Amino acid sequence: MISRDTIMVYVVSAIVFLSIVVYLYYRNIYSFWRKMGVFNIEPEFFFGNAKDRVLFRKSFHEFHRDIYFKFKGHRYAGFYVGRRASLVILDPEIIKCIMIKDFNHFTDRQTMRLRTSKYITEMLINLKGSKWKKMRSQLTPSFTSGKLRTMEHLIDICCNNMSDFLNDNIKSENGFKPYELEMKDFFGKFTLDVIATCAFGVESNSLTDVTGGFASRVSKFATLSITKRLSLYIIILFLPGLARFVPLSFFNMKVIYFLANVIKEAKSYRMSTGQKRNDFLQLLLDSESNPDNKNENKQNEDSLTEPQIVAQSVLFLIAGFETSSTLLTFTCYELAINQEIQIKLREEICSILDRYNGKCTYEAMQEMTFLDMVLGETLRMHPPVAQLERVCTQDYMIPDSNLILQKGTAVQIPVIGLHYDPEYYPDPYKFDPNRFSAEEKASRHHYVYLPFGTGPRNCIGLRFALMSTKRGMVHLLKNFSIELSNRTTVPYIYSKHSMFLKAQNGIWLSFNKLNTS
Ligand code: HEM
Repeated sequence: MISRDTIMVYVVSAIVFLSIVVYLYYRNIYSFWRKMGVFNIEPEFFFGNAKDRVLFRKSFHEFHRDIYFKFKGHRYAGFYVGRRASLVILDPEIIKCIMIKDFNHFTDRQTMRLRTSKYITEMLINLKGSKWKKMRSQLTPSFTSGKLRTMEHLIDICCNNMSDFLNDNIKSENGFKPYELEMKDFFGKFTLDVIATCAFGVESNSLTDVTGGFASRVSKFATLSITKRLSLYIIILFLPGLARFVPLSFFNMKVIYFLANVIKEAKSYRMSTGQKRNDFLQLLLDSESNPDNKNENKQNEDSLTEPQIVAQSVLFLIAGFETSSTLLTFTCYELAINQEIQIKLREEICSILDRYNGKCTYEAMQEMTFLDMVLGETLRMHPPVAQLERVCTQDYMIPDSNLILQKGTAVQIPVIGLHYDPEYYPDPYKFDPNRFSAEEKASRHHYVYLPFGTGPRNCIGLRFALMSTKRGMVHLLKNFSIELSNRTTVPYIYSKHSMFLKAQNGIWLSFNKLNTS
């Protein structure tokens, strides 16, 4: 019979032994960049360099901006998130090589190999190598200016609904009264309507729909229970190897299956009635229309399967919803603070619309160069995506250095840091659309402005996002003035709990009817 004391000795020895093993393991991992001769900040046990973020002490955006300035002065620097090592690239010339010139060494992003549905794994954003290349070239024709122009009228319906909603709420017995609302919620609904109509063929009016329709079901696509959230967090940070065995997803799968059904129903309706619609869904369905494609295994080389179509439509919602509504939110925020810029922008919009008989045609929109500048500056100061990622897919020597990156190493492009670097943007906290005049843009390094990423794997929805945002802004500015309200916090406080760019207490602004007499 083993005595209690002996058991205690075994247990304590085992704990000490395990602690030493874990300690040596982490010490070895955290010596990676030092051994490579790469500058890095001393990592902390378990957390690497990400303690402030993991413990929610800083927002995602502030965290990445601060890291950039700790590395400033180096062309690249080593970084650890938990156990994962990545190289942060600061030199715009190296960024250009990685994202464009030597893109064939960096075709992929780092994705978790979670055990999840095809609707997630088949999304363009998650594909790698030749599978990504094929899907990207199949989808690219849907995003040409010509194809997008056919969707303008669908977006205008959403813009009119938005104006009607504001008009109804601004009206009062004695004329008009300012209407105060939270921008992220407001523009989230508008953006959802735009994506619903263009990617799912669903005409929704989320601003007036309070009955639990499409919008309210779908807006919960990223809502996860605390247990699921925590499990994902632990796996990502400490046990990434476990990911492929655990049936977990970053998304609320109930919403994803609901969306898959919406698409299946729209498809069968269109097939039974022969009805076609000018939207993304039609473009995707057309590439499936060969009858041979019904059998997934016999499909034509260039056609899409049903899970692939669902995956891309859902991806357009996931990739477009948060980003586009954030851009609209912060554009209005900056215009409310900078009234003189708002007035100048409205003058541009109204004078151009006058020449086009009040019609928001494609050509009219092309002429609104100051609007482009305002959106450009908003995306500089408030980029929805704070950093870009690539994985080295073939060993690569960093230009003008002796550093060889091995296959599998992650690289990060610090978008938010570059956007706030006074070397490229003097007085970076000042909202100044003139930075985006043709001359200013030409005088700056091209790769220090990356709100949509760059190179062959940049944002495929860039044109669509700008087209819908610009049309939304034109409808708003020609009818309403945008003002700060009692509830606006300037400067806003970044939310520490969101992965996305969010203000802690929301962005509250007031809309008022313009005096057009
Ligand atoms: C203001 C709005 C938007 C911003 C700021 C934005 C930004 C970005 C960024 C930074 C990336 C990564 C690019 C890179 O790694 O180089 C990206 C990728 C992507 N975006 Fe957007 N996006 C926006 C709207 C949209 C919309 C409306 C859609 C769809 C209709 C969309 C679809 C995608 C897709 C599918 C990818 C992955 C591309 C690939 O892996 O090949 N985005 N976006």
